[in-house]
Amino acid sequence: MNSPDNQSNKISEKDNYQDDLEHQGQNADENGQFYYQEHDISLEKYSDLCEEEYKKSFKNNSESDEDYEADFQHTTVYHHGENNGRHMNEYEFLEKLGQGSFGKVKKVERKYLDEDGVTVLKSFYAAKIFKKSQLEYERVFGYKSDGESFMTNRLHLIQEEINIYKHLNHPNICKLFQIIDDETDEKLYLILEYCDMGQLMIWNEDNQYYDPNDKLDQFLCKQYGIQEQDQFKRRELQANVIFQQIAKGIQYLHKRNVVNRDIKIDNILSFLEENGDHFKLADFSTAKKLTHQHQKLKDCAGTSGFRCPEQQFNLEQGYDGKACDIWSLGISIITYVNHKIPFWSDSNLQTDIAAKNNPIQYEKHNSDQLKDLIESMCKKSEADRINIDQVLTHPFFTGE
Ligand SMILES: Nc1ncnc2c1ncn2[C@@H]1O[C@H](COP(=O)(O)OP(=O)(O)OP(=O)(O)O)[C@@H](O)[C@H]1O
Repeated sequence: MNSPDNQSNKISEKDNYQDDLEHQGQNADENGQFYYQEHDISLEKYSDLCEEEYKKSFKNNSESDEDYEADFQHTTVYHHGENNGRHMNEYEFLEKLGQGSFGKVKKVERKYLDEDGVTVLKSFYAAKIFKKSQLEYERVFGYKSDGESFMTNRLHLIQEEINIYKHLNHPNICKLFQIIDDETDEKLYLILEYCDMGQLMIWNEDNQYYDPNDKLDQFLCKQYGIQEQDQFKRRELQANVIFQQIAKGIQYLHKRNVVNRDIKIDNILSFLEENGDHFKLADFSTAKKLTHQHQKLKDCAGTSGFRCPEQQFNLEQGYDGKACDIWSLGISIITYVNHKIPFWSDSNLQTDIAAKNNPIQYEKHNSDQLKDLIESMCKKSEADRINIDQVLTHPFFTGE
């Protein structure tokens, strides 16, 4: 997401205008002139296309369910003109939520018919949209489980990501509900759980700090009864709530031998609802399913500032993906509390070198419990780091 070494997440008017054109079903003819491609299809028709399968995915929502699989639609994608033309099947495209390196994310409203066949129900989702031709064109290295590299294209890697992501089903993981891939449509759509409060904190390019998300912080204090007046202690109490939830999501992944490899502040999204959990890990573009418990990974992944030293400097021998998630979670926690990344330099390389060689600099207000947690998660040697179960039973979280 809009992390320090990723693209800016700012959305220009122009972007939104171009997005609108794209979603109005406009295509360019050989003279570069736009023409409309409208389809007169009723709401019933769209709902019928996937209602049954879609509902299955909603029912299949429990944490213990091992068999979850997001709905895969190969059916025809219909762009249609109703309401300014921003519809695709039963979805209406609303505002742009963000821009990733390979695709954009838009809020969508899904309208569908209830079981009575009359009542129209509505709900919001986030749609991640990829341009297939562009991704197919981009040549990249893929890595087999033994570390051997092979030439492939970006689309293939995204399909691998989807193969892992579509089975993940946990309250602290932003859920993938549906994949829409029509051979005749130039785009691939991932329909995700919509996290209405967005990112945990917002990266400030000017001062290179993270700005707090004030609305979220107020909600947190109210919802979890945090009344601490001292702002530094309050921040740690908030971190306790957020990262306990995120650690549970990671525990779920690690139990299934899935590693994320890009855990950072920007990839934690929030969800303001009265009941249930409020924090979710998003973005599985670098996730890997390990073939066995101790498999070593050999490709470079992650974001400078949050990634562990071996993810950058020990690729030949390979690294432990679970231990690298623990490091990045530790860095995310201390970054949340102090608003700044502990290892930070002018270039990605210098930042990675600092992570390898330097101790973490704490602020004087950081508690001993917090420092102890971070030190045990961010040991320079991966073998010395605590695992995710030990993170969750650390006194910082249990309060013992
Ligand atoms: N499910 C969601 N609900 C609400 N907002 C979202 C959701 N998913 C993504 N976003 C917003 O869209 C932005 C871009 O997300 P995306 O995952 O594409 O970016 P990214 O992490 O930079 O991708 P990549 O790492 O592949 O470049 C995020 O920063 C976030 O603000």
